[in-house]
Amino acid sequence: MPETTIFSHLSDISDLAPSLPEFDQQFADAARARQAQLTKPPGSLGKLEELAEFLAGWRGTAQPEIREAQALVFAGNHGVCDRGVNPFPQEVTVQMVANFEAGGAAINQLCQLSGANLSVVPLELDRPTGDFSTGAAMSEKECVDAINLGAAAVSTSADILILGEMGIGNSTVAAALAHGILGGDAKDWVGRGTGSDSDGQSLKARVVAEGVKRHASLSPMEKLAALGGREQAAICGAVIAARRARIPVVLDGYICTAACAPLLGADPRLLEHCLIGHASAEPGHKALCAAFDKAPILDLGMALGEGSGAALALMVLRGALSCHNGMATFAEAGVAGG
Ligand SMILES: O=C(O)c1ccc[n+]([C@@H]2O[C@H](COP(=O)([O-])O)[C@@H](O)[C@H]2O)c1
Ligand SMILES: Cc1cc2nc[nH]c2cc1C
Repeated sequence: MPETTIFSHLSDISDLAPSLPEFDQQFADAARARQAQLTKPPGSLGKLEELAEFLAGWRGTAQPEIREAQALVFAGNHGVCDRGVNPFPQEVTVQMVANFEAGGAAINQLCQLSGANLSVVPLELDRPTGDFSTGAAMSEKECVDAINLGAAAVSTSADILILGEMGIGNSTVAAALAHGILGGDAKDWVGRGTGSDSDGQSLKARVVAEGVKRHASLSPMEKLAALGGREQAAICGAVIAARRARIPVVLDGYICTAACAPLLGADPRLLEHCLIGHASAEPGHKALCAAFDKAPILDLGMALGEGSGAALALMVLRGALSCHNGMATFAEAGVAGG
């Protein structure tokens, strides 16, 4: 078995949660106790305090640091583009990968600013998945191969993992995964993507409804193969590999969160180490975040993908830890009232 092969079957993942590292409440409590001693009114750093405690519990230390931040952007192409669901042509995926590699995309600027090491992982862009509305997007083997590639891309020495994606047509794939796992109406999970008008969105909703109906009897991980794409599968693999190394994950927007819906459906414990970087302008993201029981860190009206909102959220995490580790306590600073 090659070293990078971690999973052989989709069912390997559904059964994984009990064997994975868990949040260590002892270190989170120690971080909370430190927060209470820092020179500020109790709770005045709001969510920054919660984030410091979250990172402490997952990293297994009362004073976690982000020395190495890894950003992974997975790119894939989708057979469902044959249905005309995407305003931009499919070749934009490979062209944007070239742009990432040349440093010209938004994610390059935001990773540079936030101090993340960016790697772009194109996944067989010249061989799109099948059209999920007429058959399975991927076989189990194709899906497991992409999961394993995603897992192998994670640097186990990282302190935090930023995840993003690029794939023309994948807002339709995201809607299909969300609808397929969480139910509701197809149209509630469909949005503009890269700029679909109302007719385009109606078409997307019809295509999503057809696909979800076709694959309705499958398990959540089987739905990842049937409705998803390679970048969605790779995101799932990276999430699991990060968990094994106790690395907290920052998911990006709608597409990236929806990619993890099969993990949620399989076992919500698989996502306990994940944060959601920002609230996407895609309308379905709100319900998705509610189903994940996670509040996005930022809400800036963005809908770009690429990991851009997650890279921005990294700066908030850095802010949380700068205060947590660098501030003086009341006793150290001789400030009264602590
Ligand atoms: O993640 C999001 O919140 C998001 C929302 C809308 C669009 N996108 C990006 O736009 C592309 C998918 O849009 P579309 O219209 O081609 O399905 C894909 O490359 C995503 O990275 C991403
Ligand atoms: C130009 C462009 C850049 C993107 N980045 C992520 N998705 C994208 C889609 C398009 C069309």
